Amino acid sequence: MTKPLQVEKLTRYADAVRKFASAAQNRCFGCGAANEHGLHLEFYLTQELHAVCETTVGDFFEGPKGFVHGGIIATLLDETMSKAVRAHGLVAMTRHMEVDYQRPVPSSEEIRLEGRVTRNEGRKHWTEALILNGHGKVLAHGKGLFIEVKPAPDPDPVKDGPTPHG
Ligand SMILES: CCCCCCCCCCCCCCCC(=O)SCCNC(=O)CCNC(=O)[C@H](O)C(C)(C)COP(=O)(O)OP(=O)(O)OC[C@H]1O[C@@H](n2cnc3c(N)ncnc32)[C@H](O)[C@@H]1OP(=O)(O)O
Repeated sequence: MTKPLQVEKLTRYADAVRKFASAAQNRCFGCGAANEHGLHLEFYLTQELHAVCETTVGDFFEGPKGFVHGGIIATLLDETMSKAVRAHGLVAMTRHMEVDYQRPVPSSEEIRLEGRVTRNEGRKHWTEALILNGHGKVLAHGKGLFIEVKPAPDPDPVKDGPTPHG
């Protein structure tokens, strides 16, 4: 996937996208509201079940001065691909992923994450994700293989949300 998804800025697409559900006690480093040290990514789903997030990563997560650390870039892509998988009602974990670091990702500037499932075969689900800057330029591209797993029984699925992860 080298071309960004054809979705306008979320603020102009309020009716076309819905927010991704997340349990209040979710401690995921990427998307958990209950993790004070996390990235607090908030995802939306398009009608095509693509995952989209607009966010700004603070300088706390820098590698090179002014730019996001490469490990955090991989985290952003992984999180985006996992949300695209979840959007299809699947509970799956990352088995394999690769990252193409095309341009440095600036910290303290708005970026956009986009992810989607590209192929399915039994328990295996292939995905890809992009990080784009405010001008729509692709900065990083990830590909992933997610494998469906059976999650631990949820003590209260209504109260605790869709999965232990969110
Ligand atoms: C039980 C645990 C409960 C956990 C309850 C948590 C639930 C809530 C989940 C929410 C998740 C959010 C996700 C965020 C994203 C992360 O950050 S997830 C964290 C990072 N990922 C991990 O820690 C995963 C660690 N890996 C594992 O636990 C195991 O490898 C997995 C993923 C469960 C898969 O294990 P497995 O079921 O033994 O799978 P395995 O049979 O080896 O492979 C399955 C198939 O894939 C193929 N395959 C494997 N590798 C490759 C490859 N590189 N290329 C092509 N094919 C491959 C195999 O050949 C096999 O094919 P088939 O023979 O079925 O045709």
